[in-house]
Amino acid sequence: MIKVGIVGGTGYTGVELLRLLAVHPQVELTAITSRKEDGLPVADMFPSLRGRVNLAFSAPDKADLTKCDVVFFATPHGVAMAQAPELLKAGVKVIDLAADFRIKDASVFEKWYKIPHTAPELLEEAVYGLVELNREQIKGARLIANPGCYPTTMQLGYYPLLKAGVIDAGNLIADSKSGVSGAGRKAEIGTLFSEASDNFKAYGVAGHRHTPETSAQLQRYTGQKVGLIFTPHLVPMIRGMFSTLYAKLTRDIDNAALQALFEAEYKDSQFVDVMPFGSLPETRSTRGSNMLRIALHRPENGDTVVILVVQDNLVKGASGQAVQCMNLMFGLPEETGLQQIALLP
Ligand SMILES: NC(=O)C1=CN([C@@H]2O[C@H](COP(=O)(O)OP(=O)(O)OC[C@H]3O[C@@H](n4cnc5c(N)ncnc54)[C@H](OP(=O)(O)O)[C@@H]3O)[C@@H](O)[C@H]2O)C=CC1
Ligand SMILES: CC(=O)N[C@@H](CCC(=O)OP(=O)(O)O)C(=O)O
Repeated sequence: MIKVGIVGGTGYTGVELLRLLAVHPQVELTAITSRKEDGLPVADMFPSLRGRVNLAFSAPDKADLTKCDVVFFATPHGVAMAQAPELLKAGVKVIDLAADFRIKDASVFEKWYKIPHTAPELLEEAVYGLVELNREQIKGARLIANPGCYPTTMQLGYYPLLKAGVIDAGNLIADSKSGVSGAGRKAEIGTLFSEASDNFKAYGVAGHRHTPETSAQLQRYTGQKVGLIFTPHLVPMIRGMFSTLYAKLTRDIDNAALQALFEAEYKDSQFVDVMPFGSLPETRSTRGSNMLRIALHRPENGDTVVILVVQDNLVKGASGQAVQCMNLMFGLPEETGLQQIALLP
């Protein structure tokens, strides 16, 4: 059994990890931290876990995380970088759901996240945890930088077209929407019911930190200089993410050939569903599941391709993706514990 620790067990990605790992056949939950809820049984805070998780939260300084085989950090940016060096030294693998190790250049990280990077020596070793594009490296990793939720949709949506060299890499436009759980469980005015419900707004239009993460990764995989305009929106639902991606075709290619690029790329990736050309995916077809669905469109058969991508931000966009990485790091089938079908209605 893999002994698992979770730092940040009271947040949305933390409780999502608990939901997935409580029924994972190869996992023994060993430590779950909270600064505020030290000693509180986990199931008292989350009754959905009654009878499944018998641990209590412990304060981060009291939890002996070195007895774990792997520790997930479901914490704000900056927490994992402070603790990862010691854990790695003790032989514990680390999966960070925040952005501490996603951007290879510490100065770029510091510019966007506005905190100093305290473990830049680990940036080169850290493996970006987007399984579908990085599977082999993840298998041998000690330290995983789990991708951001929006970047997961943008990278998986654009990659097959960039790899084939059929779109203008310098002019990508991504119009994305996230459910409110994407902002986390902490109290903030913008996510109050009376602010976020019956309302719809863009944010981060002048620049969002997921733009450099996405561009850098796509450049890394394809060697092409990527120019990306990304506009996120907050949509009044709890879970779910919808990215509408636009790209200009630079070659004469028919729709069947476009579709074939995606089908070939993801044929061995069971958590990416390439829907029939022209399909209209809905976020609820992924709710609670680790599935990401993609559908291609070509308005009036012109030179613009539109890629629709949906996922659950808390599952494939965060905790499910992290468990997918853990499975590979411990030699398990990628899908172990991740077979949930989306909840309808
Ligand atoms: N929500 C989403 O859809 C996604 C989130 N992410 C990333 O995952 C991470 C977690 O997000 P989310 O679960 O939404 O966040 P939440 O705000 O819901 O939870 C944060 C958790 O971290 C704990 N925490 C906060 N500060 C510290 C600290 N200094 N030391 C130790 N623990 C701390 C909190 O618990 P306590 O205060 O009790 O200690 C809480 O359990 C973030 O980095 C986020 O960017 C990535 C992709 C998608
Ligand atoms: C709706 C909402 O607010 N979403 C968050 C992104 C989600 C996320 O957690 O991404 P990181 O791990 O990179 O922080 C935001 O735009 O800041």
